[in-house]
Amino acid sequence: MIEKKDISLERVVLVGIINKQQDEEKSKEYLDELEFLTYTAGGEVIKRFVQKMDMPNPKTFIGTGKMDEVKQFVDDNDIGTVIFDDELSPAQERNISKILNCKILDRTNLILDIFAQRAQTSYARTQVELAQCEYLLPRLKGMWTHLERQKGGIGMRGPGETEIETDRRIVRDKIALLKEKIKIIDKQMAVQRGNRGQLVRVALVGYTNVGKSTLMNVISKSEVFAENKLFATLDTTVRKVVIGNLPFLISDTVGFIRKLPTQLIESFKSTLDEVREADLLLHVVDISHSNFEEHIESVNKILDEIQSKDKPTIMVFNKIDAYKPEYYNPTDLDIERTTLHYSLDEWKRTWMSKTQNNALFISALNKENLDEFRKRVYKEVREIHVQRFPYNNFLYPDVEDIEL
Ligand SMILES: Nc1nc2c(ncn2[C@@H]2O[C@H](COP(=O)(O)OP(=O)(O)OP(=O)(O)O)[C@@H](O)[C@H]2O)c(=O)[nH]1
Ligand SMILES: [Mg+2]
Repeated sequence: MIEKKDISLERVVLVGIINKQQDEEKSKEYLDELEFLTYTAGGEVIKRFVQKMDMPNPKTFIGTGKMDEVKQFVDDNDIGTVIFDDELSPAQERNISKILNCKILDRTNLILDIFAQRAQTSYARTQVELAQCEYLLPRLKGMWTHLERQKGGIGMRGPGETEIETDRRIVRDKIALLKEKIKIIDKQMAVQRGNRGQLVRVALVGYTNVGKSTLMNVISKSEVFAENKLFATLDTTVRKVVIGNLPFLISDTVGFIRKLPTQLIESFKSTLDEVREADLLLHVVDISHSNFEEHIESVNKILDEIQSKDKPTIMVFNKIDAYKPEYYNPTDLDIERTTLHYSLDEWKRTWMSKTQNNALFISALNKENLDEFRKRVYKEVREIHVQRFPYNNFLYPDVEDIEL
């Protein structure tokens, strides 16, 4: 009999915690993001469970009572997958699987799965596979307990069942092989990058879904895939752009996220080389997202990890068309005015002073302020170019004199 594949959305429950580092508000925001990740992976969130606790339970992440509640809900509502908003230790994952008897995923696993679904080129696939193997290795024990459930769906695009069924040695060999493969591609990529000559290189970086590819498309007239899901882009696209006679290269690459699995940062090393070797970074931010300042911090942290924190950077605040401050009533004494109530102008002033005027405010979608954006990029690129080729600076006029 041919097994019929269920194509409807997988029914999912999310589990998160509230503690000193993440209050109720933060925890909600994190679970919103986890829900968006789940949706991107093809799941539908039926319910969220949250527990207040200072430290996650080392055995089961949440406490026993809460776990009973989750179990009851899972059994009563035909839930296929429970996703935890943090990385579970191998032991936690095993214990929880035993109790809940359904598929258990953590944030890392979910992100890896989305990457696996979305990897288009063999290069991206190889990198994702390496990250999956690294994640899998310490968790091989216990994989047997629910093998019969591993029939595809979220979190199951692993390196293949044959590998899961065999022992660690084979996974280790596979890791070595994938690393070898990546090394060969790395060399080819380095040669390619070398062939691009001395053109100034600009890289778009930023949190996932902020509009990097959309911006890339409007300024380079290319057609990079962009959509309202997370991690639409996994590979790097490089385009030559000319502003006022001055040619330079611009690259669009994978977006970042809070707690990006370290396995991914490591295995995406060569994709991220594009950022590492850039002369100028355009750090794109979605100003319409209530958590955008934390997104900036997450991105800066990853930039630091890939030794790119100190590069010349322009902050590009995108989606100004969608920015809406929360309503503030000055006569309501119970509500304190916070940054959530800031007008766009207040944000502009704040970030202009924070970055010594290294900030731009645009809408890539509505093409607002793009001339200002082009001029600003021209100016920065010209400066780098002139430093590199002092003898032909006369070729490129001052920004006031260029035609856009
Ligand atoms: N309202 C509004 N939406 C925008 C703007 N720019 C991009 N978007 C939307 O934001 C979503 C994400 O855009 P992408 O360009 O795919 O974002 P990205 O940063 O490349 O995302 P990843 O590749 O997934 O990391 C899409 O639905 C875009 O249409 C903007 O200026 N305003
Ligand atoms: Mg993109």
